[in-house]
Amino acid sequence: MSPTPPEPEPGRSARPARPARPARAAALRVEGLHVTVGHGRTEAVRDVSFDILPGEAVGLVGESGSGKTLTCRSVLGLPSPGVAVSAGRIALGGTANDSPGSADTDLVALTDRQWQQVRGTRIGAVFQDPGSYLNPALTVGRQLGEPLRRRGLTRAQARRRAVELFEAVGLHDPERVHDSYPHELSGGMLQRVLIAVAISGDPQLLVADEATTALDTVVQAEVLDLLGVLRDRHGLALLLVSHDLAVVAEVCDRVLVLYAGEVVEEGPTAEVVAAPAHPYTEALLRVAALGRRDRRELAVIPGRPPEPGTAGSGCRFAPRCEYATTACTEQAVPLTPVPRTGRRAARCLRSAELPLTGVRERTDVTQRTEVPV
Ligand SMILES: Nc1ncnc2c1ncn2[C@@H]1O[C@H](COP(=O)(O)OP(=O)(O)OP(=O)(O)O)[C@@H](O)[C@H]1O
Repeated sequence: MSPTPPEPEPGRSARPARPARPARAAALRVEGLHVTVGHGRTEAVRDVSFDILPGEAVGLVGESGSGKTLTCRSVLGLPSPGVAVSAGRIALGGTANDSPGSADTDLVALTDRQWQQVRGTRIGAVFQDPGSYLNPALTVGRQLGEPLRRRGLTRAQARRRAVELFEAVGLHDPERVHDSYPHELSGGMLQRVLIAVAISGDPQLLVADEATTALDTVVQAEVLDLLGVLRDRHGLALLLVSHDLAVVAEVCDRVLVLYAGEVVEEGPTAEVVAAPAHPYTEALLRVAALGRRDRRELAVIPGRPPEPGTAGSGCRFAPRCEYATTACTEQAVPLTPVPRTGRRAARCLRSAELPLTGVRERTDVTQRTEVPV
């Protein structure tokens, strides 16, 4: 976390008031990440920092275009053409050796070849639209078995391990699933297959980018439960990206709310959802499927976020903010600790005085069902 400390009072020391870093080694540490698009011409992600501890789930939430995918693809070393990390550091905790992705390695500096070693072993990933990541001409068991065989397992061992993994992600009749082609499985089953592939290298970090967005609400709830179970059972660190705060609230211990490429609020999810400190978070809560459906006031937040490079000098949300004053548009607003909270920060001049509304009840409109794992 990197909230900008407030100005010290006259006569007091300038000790930064940033929230303390957790004592345990982070599974992932992102520090001061800046990402440019258009071959370096435009900054689309600015100064994003966060840690994820082993066994912890952190959510990145924001509307389309807020910078979630640029951030998570940077963590995965998968930038699109013309996109680059222009500043910052990304490090994985855990192993203290000089292998790619060890605690001391800045992942930003890795070569493509080194990234290939890190992805699949240290970091697993699942995305939206699982069908497009699987070869329609091969059984899903073979597609999971091939990376296992590359790691030295015999054909029989790879089959046994694949069946175990399919069982671990809650697929019924895993032997039959093993011998099925992608078109023979439902969207939810395919997403479980991809989760099995993602965890097959025993990674410390699982990145899920809109992994449940294409699924119907019941299956979405089941897959979210599965991610939570994997985190709890295997101590996986989870980075969950979603446009829907309800999805993040289901699984994540902490949340970062992104707007126009900047973190505008961060903190423990339950606290942020119950009492948002930024008007954008409040607006996201109104459109999320959180709480009772009849409390949803808006289908979308009015207005549009600025395109990268077009925001004015003040708060980037000010043009859409019902609480904005002239002061909000005059100067950049730093991310500052939220008073009387432990690990929360917000980028709003007025957060201490605004009567922002949160969602206190955890009434779940996605009809959670137990996952058979
Ligand atoms: N390859 C690219 N070239 C130019 N601009 C890009 C590129 N990728 C992303 N952008 C711009 O950067 C901003 C952030 O994009 P990003 O994909 O990270 O948003 P997002 O929050 O993940 O949204 P979505 O949910 O729609 O994927 C957007 O304005 C987008 O148009």
